Amino acid sequence: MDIGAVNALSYEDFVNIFGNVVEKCPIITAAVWSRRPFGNLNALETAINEFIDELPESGKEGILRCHPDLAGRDLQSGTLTRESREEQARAGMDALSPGEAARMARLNEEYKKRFGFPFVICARMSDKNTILQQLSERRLHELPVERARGIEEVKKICRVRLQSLVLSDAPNKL
Ligand SMILES: NC(=O)NC1=NC(=O)NC1=O
Repeated sequence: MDIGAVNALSYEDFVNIFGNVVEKCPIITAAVWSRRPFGNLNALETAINEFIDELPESGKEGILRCHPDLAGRDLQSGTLTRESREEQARAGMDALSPGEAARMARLNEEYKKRFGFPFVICARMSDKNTILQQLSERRLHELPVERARGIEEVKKICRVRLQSLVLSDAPNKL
């Protein structure tokens, strides 16, 4: 789909297609629809990032809380969204050794207990070892630093999801 087709979508189709570019936060997609037409993919991504940046800290923490744990309950029970399932599988989260899985679960719980939101990383730009190393390191950060870091990762996940939906090299036909 090129950016011209994106701009021509009805509100319903726009949210149906792009509603999960930020995990389980269709409100963001619903909000940025008003900013069409988008000159290119980057403009759509920028509109989403600006909406996120304008949120109060509580809103940013809410976005982080909408993310499933890596290798967590949702993965085990098969209740991940399609996007998360694919991302987590590609990062090897569904193929951890018992020891790795136990370490992941322990560190995820420790992280969530400290910050009140889950550890979020763009799995598509990472791998099993990096994820474990980042989780181990980032859990020691201060809250403001980690909240900002998590939102950076949310934006990366959004970019990857957008790129799989919109042809970024097709110029707008406006
Ligand atoms: N807690 C997470 O980081 N979750 C995820 N990162 C991804 O890239 N996909 C997810 O589901």
